[in-house]
Amino acid sequence: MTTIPPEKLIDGKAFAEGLRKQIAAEVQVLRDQHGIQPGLAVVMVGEDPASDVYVRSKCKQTGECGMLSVERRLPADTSENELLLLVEALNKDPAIHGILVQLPLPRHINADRVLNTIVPEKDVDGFHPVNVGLLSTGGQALVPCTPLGCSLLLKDRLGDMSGMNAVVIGRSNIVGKPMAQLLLKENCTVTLAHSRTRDLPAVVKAADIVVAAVGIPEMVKGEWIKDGATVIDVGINRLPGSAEGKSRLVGDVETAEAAKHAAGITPVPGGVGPMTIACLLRNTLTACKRLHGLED
Ligand SMILES: Nc1nc(=O)c2c([nH]1)NC[C@@H]1CN(c3ccc(C(=O)N[C@@H](CCC(=O)O)C(=O)O)cc3)C=[N+]21
Repeated sequence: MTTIPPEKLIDGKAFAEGLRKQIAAEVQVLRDQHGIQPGLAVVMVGEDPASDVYVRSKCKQTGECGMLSVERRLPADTSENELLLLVEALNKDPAIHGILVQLPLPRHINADRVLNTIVPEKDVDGFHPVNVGLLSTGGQALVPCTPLGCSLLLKDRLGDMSGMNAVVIGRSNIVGKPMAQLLLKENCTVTLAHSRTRDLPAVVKAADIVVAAVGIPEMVKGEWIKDGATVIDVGINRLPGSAEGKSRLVGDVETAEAAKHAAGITPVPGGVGPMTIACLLRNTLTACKRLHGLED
């Protein structure tokens, strides 16, 4: 646990809880008025202890929201073809409205080919090129869960973001690029920084909004943060802890130091992580409504 003064804490865990309650209420309405139950399928290939925790918590929360949760675990030596056949079966399955294939996949499987096989309407991760394109042109996309969660936290905290300087650090397809698109949609002036950016401290110092998604523990220094800025820390880095072997989680930002300058900042854990899962449920609900021709 880090030391963020309560008035500066952007509590993703609490916000996600509220979001899940709202989703559960909407799921109830769908069931009562239309006899529809949203269904999410999570596909996991091979064993990975960290992914394991994540998948279990996803499945639990899906059930708690009143959705159908289907978990498909395949052995690590599953062929690409077998996985593609499973995805195609889920594409056709009327009880399934969202399909998530857990990343990373084993090296012998072409992840792009698998993700491109998911029908865009069920692509609750928002990774399919059709959804990527729709997001950038302003259409009805399914938006990647982590950036969507960050955007909801920012809107809740800041309201209108028009004209604000936002810097996103990290240019991944999963977080950085879609995050930049969402901030642009909110009328921010967006800088997408990365490992080749010159004088990152100066770029960050000019920003009203900082979203850190680099995957390097505490890479963003507290003293870089402009006074009054809002900081969203996407990093979830597991560090080997003390001699007792207890690991600890840290973000991509030096949280305690940054909190001295920031007006608001997310903690790790309890910040963006829980929002990612809540947004996955939200995307599943959205996909279900659209597949049934109901209004969003
Ligand atoms: N297709 C795909 N989509 C994903 O969205 C995806 C994925 N693959 N592969 C793995 C990563 C990782 N990820 C996390 C989400 C939430 C927490 C989370 O809720 N973390 C808690 C802490 C949990 C703990 O204590 O370990 C928190 O930040 O408070 C963690 C990790 C989604 N991923």
